[in-house]
Amino acid sequence: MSSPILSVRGLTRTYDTASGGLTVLKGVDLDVMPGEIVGLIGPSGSGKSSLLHAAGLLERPTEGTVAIDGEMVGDLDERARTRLRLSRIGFVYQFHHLLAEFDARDNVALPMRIAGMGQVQARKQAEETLTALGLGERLTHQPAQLSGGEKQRVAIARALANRPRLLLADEPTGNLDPTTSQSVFESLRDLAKTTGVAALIATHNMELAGHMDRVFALKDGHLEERAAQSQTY
Ligand SMILES: Nc1ncnc2c1ncn2[C@@H]1O[C@H](COP(=O)(O)OP(=O)(O)OP(=O)(O)O)[C@@H](O)[C@H]1O
Repeated sequence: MSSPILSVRGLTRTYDTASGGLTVLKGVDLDVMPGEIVGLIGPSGSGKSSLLHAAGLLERPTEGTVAIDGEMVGDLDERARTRLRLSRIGFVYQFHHLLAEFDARDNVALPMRIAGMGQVQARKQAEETLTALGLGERLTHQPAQLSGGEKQRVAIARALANRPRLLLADEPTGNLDPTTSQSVFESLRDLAKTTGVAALIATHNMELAGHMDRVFALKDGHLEERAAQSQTY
């Protein structure tokens, strides 16, 4: 029996606002296993991004614990959290945020270069991941020379090329048409299954959620598991 890559316990997040404390997560528990794709659904403002930010070590929870690959992160200082984030977690957002002047391969290689990897190795891993995502013929295209779906595949390759253990995605196909969205998701799912990365994906796309291994809805600050084919929050 393998251990969870992401393990969240009793996670609470309260924001200070002008009108007082706003608690959006109220004791959330969640495990995501290697190779598993877990969907996170819920209406706008229900706290999906807040959960992803805490799981991705971008923000500290108000209460509760987060463990990445068995390592409890609560007591780590910022440097150690950054190191852990760079080496074990990949992020994909709704908008690709690719650098316009770099080609696909160098956009993917850049974070690995920043993390200290040599150029030859970084480009090699970038090429492998882009090829696995069906972009072997687009390595030297700049973002303006790629379609919307291709750009989002490059963003996914950038998140995965460093071989993280956990992929966190916030509406990764949110600005794509349904057919492109489905094919980008399938590429992501295939790569997750072959690499064993664990993925937590926030989405408003119920059709897509239906293709994930498990789906949770955020409701009033709590997670409720949904049947994967459920079409509602
Ligand atoms: N820094 C902050 N300060 C105060 N309130 C915040 C802050 N960040 C988020 N919130 C509030 O917390 C709630 C949850 O926000 P969050 O972005 O996590 O929701 P979401 O489910 O991801 O929404 P969406 O689907 O629209 O992206 C919202 O009501 C939001 O206004």
